[in-house]
Amino acid sequence: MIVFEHVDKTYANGYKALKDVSLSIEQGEFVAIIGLSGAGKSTLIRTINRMHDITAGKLTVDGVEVNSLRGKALQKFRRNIGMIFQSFNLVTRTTVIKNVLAAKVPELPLWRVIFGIFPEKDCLEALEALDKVGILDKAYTRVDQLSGGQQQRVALARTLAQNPGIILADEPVASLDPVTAKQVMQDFKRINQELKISVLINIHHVDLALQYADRVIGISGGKIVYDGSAESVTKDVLDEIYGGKLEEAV
Ligand SMILES: Nc1ncnc2c1ncn2[C@@H]1O[C@H](COP(=O)(O)OP(=O)(O)OP(=O)(O)O)[C@@H](O)[C@H]1O
Repeated sequence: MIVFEHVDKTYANGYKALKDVSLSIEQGEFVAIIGLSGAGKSTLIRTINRMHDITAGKLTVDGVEVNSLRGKALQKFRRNIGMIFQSFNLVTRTTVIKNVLAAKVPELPLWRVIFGIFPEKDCLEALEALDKVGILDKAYTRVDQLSGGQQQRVALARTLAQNPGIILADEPVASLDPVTAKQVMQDFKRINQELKISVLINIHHVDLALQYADRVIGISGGKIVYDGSAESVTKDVLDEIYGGKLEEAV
């Protein structure tokens, strides 16, 4: 369970990106975070794995206060949280399986990493993760020979190989065409439902957010202005989240 209690985030330049954020996310929820560019979506999800430190309030994950974590405890904590980026963050000049196995590196002795000799169990888990996202047949293909959608699935498989309890995804479908974006959203949904992994996605596509997420959190100017079910998102709610600018844009 992720709990924000009156959380603020002020960047070093004095900019207040999160203002008095309070919310809690149960294990296994699928949450879409929507809002204008600069609203604070990335900041919000990046505080959860402590890519950004909060500056006031309290943030706990499964009862652990995130800001109190240091060294090995922080590393271990982060192993439970997968992160997916818009740009996939893969090593494109090597194979899919090697990218997925990268998830296992923190647990391995240095000699295994240097020689690239992975335990059979890790190789099987990496192949299983690829199977879960439907690209097992690409295991030995170089990443730069894959489409954007396939690359995002490799990133998802790498995250799954980490056995996370939570997946944070920062604009995971922003650079994909509409058909591929839907397929990747379906992957997230399936993983969320079958493996009960909590999924938090920052997304600019309101239609996809409403179609795939169970819960929607709307942010405007660093404040939560909507937090409820996807079905209850009305035009008025969207006007509040987007300051009435959504209609102008379509
Ligand atoms: N390192 C930083 N230092 C100062 N200000 C920052 C920093 N990172 C982000 N900000 C500011 O904080 C605000 C929120 O940024 P954030 O990236 O969280 O927004 P976002 O909703 O994810 O936007 P986008 O949809 O464009 O990714 C923005 O005004 C941004 O300029």
